[in-house]
Amino acid sequence: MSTPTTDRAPAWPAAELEDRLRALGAERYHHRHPFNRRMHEGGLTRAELRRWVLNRFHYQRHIPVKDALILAKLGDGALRRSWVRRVHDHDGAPDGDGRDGGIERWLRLGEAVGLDRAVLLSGAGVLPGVRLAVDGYVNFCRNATRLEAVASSLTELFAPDLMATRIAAWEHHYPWVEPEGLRYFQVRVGQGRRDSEEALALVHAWARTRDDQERVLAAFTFKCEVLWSLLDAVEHAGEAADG
Ligand SMILES: O=C(O)c1cc(C(=O)O)c2c(n1)C(=O)C(=O)c1cc(C(=O)O)[nH]c1-2
Repeated sequence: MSTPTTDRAPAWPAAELEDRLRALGAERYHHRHPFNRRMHEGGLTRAELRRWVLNRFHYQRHIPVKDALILAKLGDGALRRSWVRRVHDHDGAPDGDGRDGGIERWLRLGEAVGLDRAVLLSGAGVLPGVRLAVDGYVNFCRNATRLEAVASSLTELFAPDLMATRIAAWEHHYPWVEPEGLRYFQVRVGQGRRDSEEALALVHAWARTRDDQERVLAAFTFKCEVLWSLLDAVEHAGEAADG
């Protein structure tokens, strides 16, 4: 007796998977979170903006950690050579001292809003909900398949537009932030476009069945929830959290 195939839905065409990702993002990406909306409208206090920068640093410093975990899942030298670029983008070029990396630019963003880099580096003031959200993302990338781990980075399809909105909003509403602080976002717009295109091409190449494609959407949804939870924690912390 042959195995029935009719109970398995056929894979969507690549364009449909992409449409579904974009529809999910339009609904669930953190550009719609009330904290981000308030940020863009100019409604954040200085203390709230600082709280966001400090807590997002916890996310930033774990990005190269989760990318190293993904790297270990890639069985192919060419893929690893390409993916390792993400670690360097954040930690700096391997032959340098880190000053050209995104982590350093985020530390300068901290200084631009009045936060000492030693405070950011110490981890003091990171909210419990932010720790859990970031742990959730790192552990997801540790335990998931390479397809799911790479798919979870696809929120970056939406990050460049959000960062462009953020840059304009900060220049307009928060002129007290030293302009040098915006450098992280200015550099990241191009990196995010390149990284999300690369990840999308890998996802299309690896997601051959409908099951795979459903896992891609689930991984993407999970990552939207990580980003959403992080902002929930920042939004609801209250001024007592600001030290
Ligand atoms: O400021 C943002 O809204 C935002 C969002 C995201 C994202 O969508 O995951 C990332 C970043 N920034 C970012 O700076 C960054 O380096 C980054 C790496 C990744 C990832 O999942 O690999 N996402 C993001």
